[in-house]
Amino acid sequence: MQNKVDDLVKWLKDQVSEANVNGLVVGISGGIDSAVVANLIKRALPNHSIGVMMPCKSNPDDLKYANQVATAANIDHITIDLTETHEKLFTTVTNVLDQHDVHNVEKDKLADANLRARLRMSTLYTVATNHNYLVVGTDNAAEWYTGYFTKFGDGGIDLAPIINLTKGEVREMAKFLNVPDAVITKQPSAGLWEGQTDETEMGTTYAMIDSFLRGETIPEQDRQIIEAMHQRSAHKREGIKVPN
Ligand SMILES: Nc1ncnc2c1ncn2[C@@H]1O[C@H](COP(=O)(O)OP(=O)(O)OC[C@H]2O[C@@H]([n+]3cccc(C(=O)O)c3)[C@H](O)[C@@H]2O)[C@@H](O)[C@H]1O
Ligand SMILES: Nc1ncnc2c1ncn2[C@@H]1O[C@H](COP(=O)(O)OP(=O)(O)OP(=O)(O)O)[C@@H](O)[C@H]1O
Ligand SMILES: [Mg+2]
Repeated sequence: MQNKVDDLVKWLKDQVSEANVNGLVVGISGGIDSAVVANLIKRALPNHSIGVMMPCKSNPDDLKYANQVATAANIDHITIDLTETHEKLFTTVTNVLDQHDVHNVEKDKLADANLRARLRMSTLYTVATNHNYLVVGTDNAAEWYTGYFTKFGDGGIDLAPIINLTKGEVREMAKFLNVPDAVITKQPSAGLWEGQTDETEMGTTYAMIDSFLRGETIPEQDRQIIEAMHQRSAHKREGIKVPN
């Protein structure tokens, strides 16, 4: 594990040198993926790394866990509350859609959720521009394969250091990096609506996705869910489509 961590830390340092920037920024949610990335960027650039907590109508426990993560990693951190900004923008858009009688309320929950992720992305780039830093993402191999992220939201990043790690490998790395136990053991959640958990929304488990990614045989129903998510999200991995 020490070697894996050292390799990723070196990779991050190399990216900073090649891009000719001053440092790295990550959003710290209180979840395990961002906890690992916060530790990696702190090791790579001890004096030029920053974590940003961005509550947005979030469960207060998230911020509590995020602070535990930042303290354990000894990384500089700031909190920027996006609740009012989100409320203002979302109601402005939906009010105008209402006025034009083109508002599909069935899509509100997903649109509201994805706006939270995109406001976080905009916030991280505002900090990154201010410091001449790169924005570091937290997508792991399971999320990347299934497309379980918001396009240009948490998927809107410059570097993706843990993209080749399964969720199980992220958990092992978190233990090695002394991420607080409570963060390692709690249910993964995008925190985009009350009570959301990744596994309930996806209809399969990270253990299943990890197993599938290792080439193992998994139950047919899980395989179909994973393949369907992969196909539906191909556009997120391929980049912007352009004419020939
Ligand atoms: N074929 C195509 N070619 C090019 N673009 C295409 C497209 N199909 C849709 N699109 C575009 O993509 C959009 C849909 O993609 P997107 O906006 O990402 O939205 P979508 O994939 O529908 O939703 C994001 C999912 O990721 C989950 N999530 C989000 C953020 C964080 C986490 C987490 O684990 O923390 C999880 C969230 O709960 C939700 O299930 C469409 O609105 C459209 O603009
Ligand atoms: N409240 C938040 N404050 C700061 N960043 C956030 C917040 N919510 C989400 N993010 C950012 O979006 C990323 C994607 O969220 P995701 O839930 O996949 O990861 P996680 O919360 O770190 O881990 P877990 O899968 O255990 O929930 C986070 O890693 C983090 O960088
Ligand atoms: Mg989370």
